[in-house]
Amino acid sequence: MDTIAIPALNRPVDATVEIPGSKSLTNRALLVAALAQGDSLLENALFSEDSEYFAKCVEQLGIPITLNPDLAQIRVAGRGGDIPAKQADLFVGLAGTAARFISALVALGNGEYRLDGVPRMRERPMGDLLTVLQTGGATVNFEGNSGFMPYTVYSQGFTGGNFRLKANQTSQQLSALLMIAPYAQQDTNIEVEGTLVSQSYVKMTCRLMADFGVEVIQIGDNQFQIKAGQRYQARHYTVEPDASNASYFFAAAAVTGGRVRVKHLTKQSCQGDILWLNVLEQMGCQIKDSDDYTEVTGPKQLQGIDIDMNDISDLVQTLGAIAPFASSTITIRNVEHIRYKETDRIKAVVTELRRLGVQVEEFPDQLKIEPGPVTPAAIETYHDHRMAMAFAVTGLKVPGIVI
Ligand SMILES: O=C(O)C1=C[C@@H](OP(=O)(O)O)[C@@H](O)[C@H](O)C1
Ligand SMILES: C=C(OP(=O)(O)O)C(=O)O
Repeated sequence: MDTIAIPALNRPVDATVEIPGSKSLTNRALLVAALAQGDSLLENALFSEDSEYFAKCVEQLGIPITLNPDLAQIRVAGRGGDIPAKQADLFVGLAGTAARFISALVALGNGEYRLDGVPRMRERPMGDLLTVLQTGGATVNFEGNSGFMPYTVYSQGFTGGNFRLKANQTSQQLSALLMIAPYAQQDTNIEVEGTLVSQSYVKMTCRLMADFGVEVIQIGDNQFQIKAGQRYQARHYTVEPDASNASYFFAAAAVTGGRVRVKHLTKQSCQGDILWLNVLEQMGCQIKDSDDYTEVTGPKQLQGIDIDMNDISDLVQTLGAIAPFASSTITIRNVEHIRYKETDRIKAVVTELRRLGVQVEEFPDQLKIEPGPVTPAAIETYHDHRMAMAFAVTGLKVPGIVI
């Protein structure tokens, strides 16, 4: 097993950093650029496992992609809605967005497409999306449990029409459907049944679709209409720095009473996770922003907070990792859906904080963390990048933490 010992900082952090592009925007832009007619250039694109699997899948579907990691650029030669490959065996690793978005993309094709991921991906929910795709003309053959990877999608175009979709475990299935809907044979109307989690990501989807020339009509919180026949326009698109990734750097300023400036990320970001700045402000940090950077300065003493993180749930681990240093209880509410991500993130945060000697209470959809002394330990990541990044911040404050 690889381990990384985190060197504690014995002084406040003082740094200006540049953060790679947003994963969520990179993968959305890859999908819509693949459907546009002609060449798109994505700048400040993210190069990571999730986006590389995504790009590889798109390429296997017959849509040429040129990766230039040195310049953080991806060129996509979109095929105007055509999926040239009639057969493909696609692997998405543990990338939820790739799993959901590529499953929807192949429904526009004409052929048979097998999709699979790592063992944990085989446990993550896919069924509600596949039910809609089946109603819209696809046949899906599950190799194991119904509603889970691996499966083969036999498609002959997507009919569009009226659908109901559950989105209480993930919003990504809704985002996936929204993005393919303009290429359906008829108009699409999607009604979300019950709760819609991670709403900020659906807003991001609609915003990115608009940036590429397609309109989504939203009625209330839960109904979405997309007219058939709209077409994405190929373009140059600059991906914003990843706000979720920036959270670790801002958290470093918060816990060490230091200062971190993130270049090119502003409060105007279309990423919901930019609201991390509000969380830190409520905990006593000072925020300075301009039209080209955001800067966080940590206080002498962080304060506790009671917060609903449904919409910004990728930040639960960041908040969990700095919670022991607050002056009073940290309560994180309404995040049952993080049990379906790279790992069960409620359980993982609770287990690792307890390993550090921190008192935590676990509930089905929330956690309550009591600040107190931290005993160094080796942190288990459960193959979840956010466990590693978040607890590395704890390690800046407490000598002896190993990831
Ligand atoms: O659409 C997206 O890009 C994402 C949506 C969220 O997932 P859920 O909708 O599953 O909560 C988020 O956690 C994930 O990192 C990225
Ligand atoms: C949940 C995440 O990713 P995904 O769902 O795309 O695997 C994440 O990056 O925190």
